[in-house]
Amino acid sequence: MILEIDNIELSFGSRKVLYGIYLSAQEGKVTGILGRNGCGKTSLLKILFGNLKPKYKTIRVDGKNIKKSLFQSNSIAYLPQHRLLPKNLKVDTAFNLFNADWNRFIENFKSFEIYKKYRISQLSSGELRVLETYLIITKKKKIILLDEPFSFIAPIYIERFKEIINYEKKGKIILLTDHFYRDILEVSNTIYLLKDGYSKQINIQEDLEKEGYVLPNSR
Ligand SMILES: Nc1ncnc2c1ncn2[C@@H]1O[C@H](COP(=O)(O)OP(=O)(O)OP(=O)(O)O)[C@@H](O)[C@H]1O
Repeated sequence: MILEIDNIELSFGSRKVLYGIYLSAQEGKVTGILGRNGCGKTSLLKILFGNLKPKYKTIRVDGKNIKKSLFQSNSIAYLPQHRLLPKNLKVDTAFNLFNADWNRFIENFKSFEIYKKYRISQLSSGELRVLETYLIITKKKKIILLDEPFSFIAPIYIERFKEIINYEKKGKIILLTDHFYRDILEVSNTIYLLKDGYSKQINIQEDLEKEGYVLPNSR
């Protein structure tokens, strides 16, 4: 399965945010999206999911134009940049709702064992991010969108998530964005940089330096 998005025109008021976008994401692969603050990464993921309507867009799955929002097709899961789960929900109920395996989660995140009966509001922001990211990555959906999964979480958990992503990508299209660009470079098979409304495929870190996304010699 191949997911493609292009011909996007997204404006807020008189300001055009996205207009020269082409992105192709393949099943079994991880596609990373990088870019400075405000370049439109979250907007692009929302357009793909279907909860932000640009003036124009073309989304294709295996070359076929998709008219309905992808979320209506029930084949997509989306981790938003901000809170996903309601505050009053209990952690074990969240696992039931998402059909997620608590024991498998604990094998990866042992210290979370004590939180099974907690409410979402009782978790730290980083703990909540770990939980939400896990629930979305492991969903049995063809397309997984992750908006800043590594923000707020400890380096050891980022490493764990990179392993989980590598395992979960089989049979799935995973698209993710984050400012932890080294982690994105490491976990992604294909990288796009968003800049000035355009997307550009990046092959090596030097390209990020040429585009002014990172300083030279930041390796
Ligand atoms: N509802 C809105 N109304 C007006 N402007 C908006 C709205 N949503 C987003 N924008 C603007 O669109 C631009 C892109 O926003 P977006 O959230 O997609 O950026 P981003 O690349 O995800 O940024 P960050 O890395 O800081 O999260 C920003 O400049 C933002 O101010």
